[in-house]
Amino acid sequence: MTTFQYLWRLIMYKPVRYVINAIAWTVIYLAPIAPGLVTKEFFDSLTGNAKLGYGVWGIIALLMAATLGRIVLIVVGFITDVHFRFRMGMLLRRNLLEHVLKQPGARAIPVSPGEAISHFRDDVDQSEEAASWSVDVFGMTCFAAVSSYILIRIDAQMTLLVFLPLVLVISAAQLATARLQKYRAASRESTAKVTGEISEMFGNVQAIQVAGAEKRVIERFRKLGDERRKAMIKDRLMTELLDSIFSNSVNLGTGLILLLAGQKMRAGTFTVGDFALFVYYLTFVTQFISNVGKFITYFKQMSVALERLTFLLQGAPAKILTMAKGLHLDNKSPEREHEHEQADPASQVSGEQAYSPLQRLDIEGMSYAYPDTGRGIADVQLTLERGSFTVVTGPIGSGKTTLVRTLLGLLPKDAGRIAWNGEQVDDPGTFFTPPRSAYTAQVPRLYSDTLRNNILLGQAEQDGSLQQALHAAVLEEDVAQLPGGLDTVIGPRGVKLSGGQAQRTAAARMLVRDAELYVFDDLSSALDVETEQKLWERMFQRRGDATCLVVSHRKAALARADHIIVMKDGRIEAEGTSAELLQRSTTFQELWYGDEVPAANLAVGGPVEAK
Ligand SMILES: Nc1ncnc2c1ncn2[C@@H]1O[C@H](COP(=O)(O)OP(=O)(O)OP(=O)(O)O)[C@@H](O)[C@H]1O
Repeated sequence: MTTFQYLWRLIMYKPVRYVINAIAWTVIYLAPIAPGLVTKEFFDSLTGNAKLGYGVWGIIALLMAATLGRIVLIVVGFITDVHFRFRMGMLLRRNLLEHVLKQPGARAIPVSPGEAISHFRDDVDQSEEAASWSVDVFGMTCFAAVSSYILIRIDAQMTLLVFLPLVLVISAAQLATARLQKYRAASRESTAKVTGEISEMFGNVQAIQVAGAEKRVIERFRKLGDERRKAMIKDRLMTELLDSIFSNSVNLGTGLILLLAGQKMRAGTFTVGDFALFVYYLTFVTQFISNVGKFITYFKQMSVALERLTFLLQGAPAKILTMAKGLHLDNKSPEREHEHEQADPASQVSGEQAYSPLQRLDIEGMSYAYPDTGRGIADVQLTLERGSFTVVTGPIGSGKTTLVRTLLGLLPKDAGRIAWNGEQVDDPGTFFTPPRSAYTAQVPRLYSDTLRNNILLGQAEQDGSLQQALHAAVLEEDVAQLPGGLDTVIGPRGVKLSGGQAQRTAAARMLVRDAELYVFDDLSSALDVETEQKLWERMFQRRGDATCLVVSHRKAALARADHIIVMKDGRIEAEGTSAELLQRSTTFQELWYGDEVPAANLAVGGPVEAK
């Protein structure tokens, strides 16, 4: 999409508002025509050249009326402009956010959250700016046309000298904008880096302190700040340079008019009123010239903004940004429209495919490679029967997390087929949600909010479901010890939870949602053996015939598994029960015996005898 198409599509989102805004601003820009003529009349009346006989007080009254009228028009103009701009910005942010939320969860944005925020804020503002200024250019061009007509009728030669600088300035600006665009891109890029760095620093305070890396981090931050300063200075300097070219060429024009007017007035072909009119209009012509230049600058900057916003779309067409969508600015929000659906769990299924209880889940030839490393998983075959407990294990980096994320649609599979009861799953990302499936990620994400809100995430609490989930996730004792119980605020702005507590909170979040398929990614990595034993025991008591897919290398989980998948280098290397794998898989043996948990702590039988 070209920048012009982008601008056009933004305008066409609310064409009526745009036209109203354009009319309002055209009238505002045309308004000085009248006081100009009145001023000319005033000075001509002083020298006895006046054609109309309003008298001085009549002329003063007209001037005041024109000024008041313009003030009212400007207020109206700002109201229409704000409404138009707001809707454009909202549409861009809305569409961008919708696209990001629809992306596979683990690859939603191609940059750090801080950088993404800078795209949402600055690039959208920049796009608004250019679209909004296009209205001014139209209004000012109308003023230029009408005023030139009036001035040419008075003196064509003088008029040419007023408008000549305009041509020069626009040509100069056109030549300089390529460079300006480059500087603008660099300054935006460096700002995004600084914002990204701030967000990463705030997110990793502990890691920085533990590594004693404060100085080095500050040094890096300073370096990024310096780079940003340099880029911003270049950008600013170029913008100001262009601005000064605009205004100085106009000053030159003013000087020429003064010289010429003096001669003509002596010759008697030019009245004092004509001179006043030329000087009066020149102020607005000055504005016109610099504003046209400004618009050209904004337009170029808009193309940088478009490029950066398109980058956030990760290959999706740029027209997604400007797709006409409702903004729900009235009181009836979409959530309220759907409120009544909350009662029926089947209607909460977000995937479009019909809901049917899981009997069998088949994964065939599933592959995914991370674009930047080329690593990931290849040709994974897996079947989960209803009520089964399957554990995916393997050395570090063997593809366990990638496997579950690709299955759940958090990463977009490159190849393969997923079938729920034999029926192909078209969009795993929307299909594998409660009540079909619930998931606990390896690194839990918690909000700065109460523990209760972190677990429920907006879901209504039903029939003690929260207490049951707390019990199953072995979290009830921790809750009792928190100062405000479930209403304790946790996260960066509240009580800091331990790694194990955070993991169990994430597990409770998953368990509070009834699901057919529970997926745990290395849930027990931060748990002590005793807590983990309890967790699996309770899980087994509670789950009924729910199906579990668990990533783990711990015996407590492996020993309970109906089926174990051993991953190595992104492929399934072996599979079977733990007893079978202990006989024939060296990778499994290494994992099993590498885990130095004393046998006494293992409450389950089975393959433990093999030790
Ligand atoms: N975001 C990413 N971008 C590029 N490569 C990645 C990314 N995440 C993982 N990888 C690579 O993909 C491979 C599989 O990683 P994955 O996280 O699935 O392994 P894992 O078995 O879950 O490891 P762990 O036991 O440490 O959790 C690894 O080689 C890893 O380096």
